Amino acid sequence: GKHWGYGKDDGPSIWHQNFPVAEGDRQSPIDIMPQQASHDPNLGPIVLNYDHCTSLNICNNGHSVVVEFDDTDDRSVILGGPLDNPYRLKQFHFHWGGKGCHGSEHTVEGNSYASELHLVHWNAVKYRSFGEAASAPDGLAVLGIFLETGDDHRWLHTITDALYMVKYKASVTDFKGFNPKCLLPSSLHYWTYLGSLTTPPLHESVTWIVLKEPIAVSERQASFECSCSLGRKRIRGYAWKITSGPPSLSKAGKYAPPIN
Ligand SMILES: CCN[C@H]1CN(CCOC)S(=O)(=O)c2sc(S(N)(=O)=O)cc21
Ligand SMILES: [Zn+2]
Repeated sequence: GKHWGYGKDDGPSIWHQNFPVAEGDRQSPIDIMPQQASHDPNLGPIVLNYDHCTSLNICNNGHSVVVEFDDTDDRSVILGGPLDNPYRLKQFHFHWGGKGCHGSEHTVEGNSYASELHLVHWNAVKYRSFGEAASAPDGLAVLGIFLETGDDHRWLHTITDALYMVKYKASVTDFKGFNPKCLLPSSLHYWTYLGSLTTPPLHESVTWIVLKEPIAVSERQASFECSCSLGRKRIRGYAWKITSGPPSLSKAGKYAPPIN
């Protein structure tokens, strides 16, 4: 595909030249304003069935480090919340910052986090392939989890260790038996909105589900990841420009507890 990056000459401010959808009306990331999110009582909890998930490998596509999963059946899916059917886990990846290490893409009231983890799922009920789903308006569901610096994250080490193997572009290495459930915070309260991929091709195909509670990683883990971070975040002028108000988020932070 067409070249793009995060530099002065190939960064987010010129992506629209090769990817005109960058000027679309459901572009991500956005600045999340919790007070402006409306609670939607019809939104139930999200459910993550990752118990029989099958991670395959970890690879570095020159923009981020990606852990890929076997998505040939419904072994690992996300369902519930705003989703009409289960979506299959395809890959997860991180967005680390540069030196400043504030690399999250979404922000909350203008504040960014050290990093942001994206678990990418696709609608295999409606679409025959991931590629087809990736450009359909209800094709993808991405679960976003903020990372903040704090205690050492015991499971992140396994990713950090594997990262050594794929530090340079276009390298892939086996990465089996990793269950991303170990990367989840204790609460699954979330915000959700209809948005896009945050990197080219910027398809407006993502139902975003962003968890309110961040997970903690140590300074050392964050600095290691930042030192070999491959991509910086997409700062979009209009993510901040409040025209007709930011895309409405229907916060489901307080969905009704199950009736027992
Ligand atoms: C570096 C390229 N990143 C993208 C590659 N893919 C897009 C199209 O592929 C057929 S993708 O669907 O795997 C995703 S999800 C995603 S984000 N940051 O919004 O979660 C970016 C991309
Ligand atoms: Zn991402």
